[in-house]
Amino acid sequence: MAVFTEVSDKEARDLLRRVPLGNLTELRGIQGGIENTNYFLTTDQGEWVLTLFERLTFEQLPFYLYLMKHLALAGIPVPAPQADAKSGDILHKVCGKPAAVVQKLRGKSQLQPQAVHCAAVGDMLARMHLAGRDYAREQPNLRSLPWWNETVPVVLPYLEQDAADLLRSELAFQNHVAASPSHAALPRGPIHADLFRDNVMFDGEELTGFFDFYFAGVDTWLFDLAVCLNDWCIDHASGAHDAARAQAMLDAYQAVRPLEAAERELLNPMLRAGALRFWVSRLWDFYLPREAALLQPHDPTHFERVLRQRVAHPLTAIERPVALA
Ligand SMILES: Nc1ncnc2c1ncn2[C@@H]1O[C@H](COP(=O)(O)OP(=O)(O)O)[C@@H](O)[C@H]1O
Ligand SMILES: N[C@@H](CCOP(=O)(O)O)C(=O)O
Repeated sequence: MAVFTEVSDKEARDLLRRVPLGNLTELRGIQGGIENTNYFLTTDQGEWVLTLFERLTFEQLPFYLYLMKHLALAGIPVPAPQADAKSGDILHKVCGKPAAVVQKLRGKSQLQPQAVHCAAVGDMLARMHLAGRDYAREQPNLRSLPWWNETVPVVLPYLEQDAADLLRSELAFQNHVAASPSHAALPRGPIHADLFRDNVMFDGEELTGFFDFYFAGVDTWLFDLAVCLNDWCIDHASGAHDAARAQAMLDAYQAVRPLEAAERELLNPMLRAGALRFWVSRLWDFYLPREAALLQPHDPTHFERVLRQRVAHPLTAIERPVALA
């Protein structure tokens, strides 16, 4: 359970005086998640999620919270942040930390997705990308190439030789890709950047919401799609891609927004970039952990396996423009 900061009932009641969502009936720390402190906050009027941000600052947070509000207003199922009744602010302070209260989504995470779930994610991801086009705030993806370049040297000393070699060579490859004209041509906008199985809710086959936008940033849409393919459309034990699920996600995405030529060209390098990004962050969390009540760092070797699979088995069969085939 990732509760880095303990919130008392009194602190929750103080918050509910500013953000009037009813009288507190229960405050429960949430199991799962590794970045922030999360509580289910139940009142006599409904259920909410209270998040205290452990890494993100008061300056960075408006980008994420207003993006969620923007997407929710555009009809994308994203939990809307709730406002202070007096000031209208959606960014609050709890226990001295930046905090937000958002709607609790119905349903649960689909941890063993079938093609139908992957298609629903692909469809909604493309809609979300299009809905983000007129979002005015700017913030880069803080876990992109500059962060990999900074963090890889920090984690390299902990690795065995063959893993260290792979990490170094993949980083060099990604620097090369990022400098290419094709990369410069990729369409960009606000992306979720961490849309794993545990950050989407389903009620049966109905997608009820995307949440946990706190790695979002302006980056290439293709990177967002690659992150999803690497999590939703693989066999988790081996890291190998699952052709049927990948095709379902790509088809559904392209039915809303067909990939451009540069995106089809860079799909495989971007799948590798998506694997590298999470390998590096998991290594960082694993070897340089923060204090938490009961923190379970994710397994870094999973993304080492995914990366090896991506390097060895490019997705040539689904690089074609599926919607035009
Ligand atoms: N808006 C929400 N609606 C319902 N459940 C949520 C919501 N936000 C978070 N949760 C629950 O809290 C858990 C941890 O949240 P998450 O945002 O993934 O944490 P972290 O930011 O630490 O990774 C999720 O797996 C989910 O069960
Ligand atoms: N999804 C990332 C880590 C971020 O955790 P989340 O609970 O916010 O998704 C990973 O799997 O490494």
